[in-house]
Amino acid sequence: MSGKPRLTYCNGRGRMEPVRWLLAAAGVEFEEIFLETREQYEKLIKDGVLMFQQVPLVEIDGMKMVQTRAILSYIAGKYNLYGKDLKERALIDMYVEGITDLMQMILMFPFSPPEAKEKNLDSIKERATNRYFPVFEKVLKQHGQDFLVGNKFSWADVQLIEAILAVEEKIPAVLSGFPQLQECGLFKELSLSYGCLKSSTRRN
Ligand SMILES: N[C@@H](CCC(=O)N[C@@H](CS)C(=O)NCC(=O)O)C(=O)O
Repeated sequence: MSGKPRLTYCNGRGRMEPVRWLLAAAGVEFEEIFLETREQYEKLIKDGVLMFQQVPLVEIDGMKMVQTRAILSYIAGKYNLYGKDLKERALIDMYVEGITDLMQMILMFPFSPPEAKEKNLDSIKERATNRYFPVFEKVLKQHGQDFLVGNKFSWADVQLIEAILAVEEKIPAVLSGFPQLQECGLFKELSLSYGCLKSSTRRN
């Protein structure tokens, strides 16, 4: 093994996408194994690699990690993207969980039956513009800093950018009422990392 983290998932965004984003934001190169057949997945289960018989699987620092949240917390902690103390960490956790709730709607969207697509898209727009984006717009406006927590780039920023781009992809004008989100420094910070992510963000 190369020493790079190895990510095992299907060739789609899904639950692995925030892991790809976070590693890229931390400047960490990684390898990917895409599961293409049922047999590949069943072999992992048979070999006892998947603790709960589920992917994502991330092999990192000698561990075979499952559970997206645990994987992300580990990476955030390891690469200093998880706040300077427990209070900053609590804030990052709250922001991340809120954004994850919004992303859950986006994750499920491709599985909507055709007759429910329009309604589900409206729900994503409604939740993004009335519940989630206003929180981050207000935070950035109130403290006047580039980043959400502690004036330092963190996991919460990475998660927010992923969500903004995912929602914009479906609803291009969604940020029109959110000037802080449009102009914040988060995008500058990620501009380098974003290059490595272009291929993965093109996935569905
Ligand atoms: N709580 C787990 C859920 C993982 C999960 O549902 N993975 C799906 C693929 S996205 C899976 O492996 N499903 C197969 C199964 O549950 O049997 C996490 O966040 O990682």
